[in-house]
Amino acid sequence: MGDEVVLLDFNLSMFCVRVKIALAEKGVEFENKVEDLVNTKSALLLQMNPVYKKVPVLIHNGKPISESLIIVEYIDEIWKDRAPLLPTDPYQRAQARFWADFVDQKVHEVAKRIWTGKVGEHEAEKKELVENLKQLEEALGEMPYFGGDTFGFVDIALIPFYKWFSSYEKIGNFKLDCPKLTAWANRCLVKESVSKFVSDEKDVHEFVLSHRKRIGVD
Ligand SMILES: N[C@@H](CCC(=O)N[C@@H](CS)C(=O)NCC(=O)O)C(=O)O
Repeated sequence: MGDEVVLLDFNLSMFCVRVKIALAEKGVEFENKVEDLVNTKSALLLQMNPVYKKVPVLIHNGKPISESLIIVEYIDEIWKDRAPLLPTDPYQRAQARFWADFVDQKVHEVAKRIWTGKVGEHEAEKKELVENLKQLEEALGEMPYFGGDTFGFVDIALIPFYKWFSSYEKIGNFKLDCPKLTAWANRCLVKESVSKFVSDEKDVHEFVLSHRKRIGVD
């Protein structure tokens, strides 16, 4: 019997995009159930992720897995015969997990304070975000991908956020000057698994503006 793979999804969620890219890299077909996060969460989401009540949730043969990076690791372990995402060497694996966590703590968390914050505030966060992207450029070094010669775990963790960079710039009224990351992103975007699922910058910005109205900062 084949695997039953269901994704509780929200199109503009960078965390959901990670999971879709990982599944595409592995060539795994899945059923997409799109959640209406703005209005009401489905009973299925509340049942499958009762702790955080967030997407993405991967439901594999009826069993739920939550948290995007944990899901991507799970996908890598289950479909381990193709397109490896994490390195096999324990030290390299630890490094990959370190940088993926850095993306969550030091890119997502810092950027979110900017794009959900009042215009003109968060000067410290803007400086920090620029610094943090520089750190990522240093980690990338001269490699084509964070995974080295092949696209992997850290690439999957970061690439969905790239499509949000221009919104961070517009809301924060500052510039993210990161030529190495731009070149890296362009390499990633050539891949069908990536281009098929990353969000459109215009849609992201529309969402950002409507979210800001909803939470009352604009
Ligand atoms: N750390 C989580 C973050 C997931 C997350 O924040 N999901 C958002 C969509 S981008 C969500 O479901 N939000 C609904 C809510 O917060 O109630 C992951 O990596 O999966």
